[in-house]
Amino acid sequence: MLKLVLATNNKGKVKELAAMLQPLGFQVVPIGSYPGFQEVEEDGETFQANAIKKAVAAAEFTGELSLADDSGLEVDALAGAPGVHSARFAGEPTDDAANNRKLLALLEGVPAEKRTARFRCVIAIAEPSGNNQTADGTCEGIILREQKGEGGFGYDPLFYVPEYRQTFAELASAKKNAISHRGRALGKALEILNRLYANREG
Ligand SMILES: O=c1nc[nH]c2c1ncn2[C@H]1C[C@H](O)[C@@H](COP(=O)(O)OP(=O)(O)OP(=O)(O)O)O1
Ligand SMILES: [Mg+2]
Repeated sequence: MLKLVLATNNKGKVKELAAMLQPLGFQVVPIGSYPGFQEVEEDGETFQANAIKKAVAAAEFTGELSLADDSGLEVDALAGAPGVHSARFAGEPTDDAANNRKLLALLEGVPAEKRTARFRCVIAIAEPSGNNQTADGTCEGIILREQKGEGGFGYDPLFYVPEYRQTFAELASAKKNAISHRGRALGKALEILNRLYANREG
């Protein structure tokens, strides 16, 4: 079995990552099913630093190959904010509704053509030794003036993808996974995983 610990407490991420990894034969186990794991402080200045920190902590704790995702939204009119601070944009603990309200308030009066944004994701794969590798992905979109759609999580109801004329919260989850920052990062991460498992077996 290709066992892989998912070093995230975000249920939306677990759902998406599991939906992409399980059909490929991975047995994914969320870090939440390992009692006693202490959440790491996400104090890195980059998605990459935080992703590595989360993946290494999980791999060292569990003794299993672990995958972490650090991601967020970069809004051009806000000079790239909320960026690495996306989860706690409106304070702690994370509150998706409050984050979306804050984003809309900051963008009030900003015209459509200046509401460009992108989701960014860095996935880190760590071995119990601490060895780690990363892969990244982005997805471009526009921040709407009001929420649309019921699916997904986080900023999805405000993130509109012009090519599909839908927000991430309106897109079917398989479609979101096919074009999202996370789906793209995972595509590259699979190459890393394939090499790691090939080395183990060979
Ligand atoms: O596809 C997405 N659709 C909507 N929103 C998203 C997405 N991807 C990231 N986001 C937002 C959610 C959260 O506000 C932040 C991630 O923060 P981030 O620290 O990476 O995740 P988290 O704290 O929720 O869980 P964890 O660190 O345990 O993986 O960006
Ligand atoms: Mg986090």
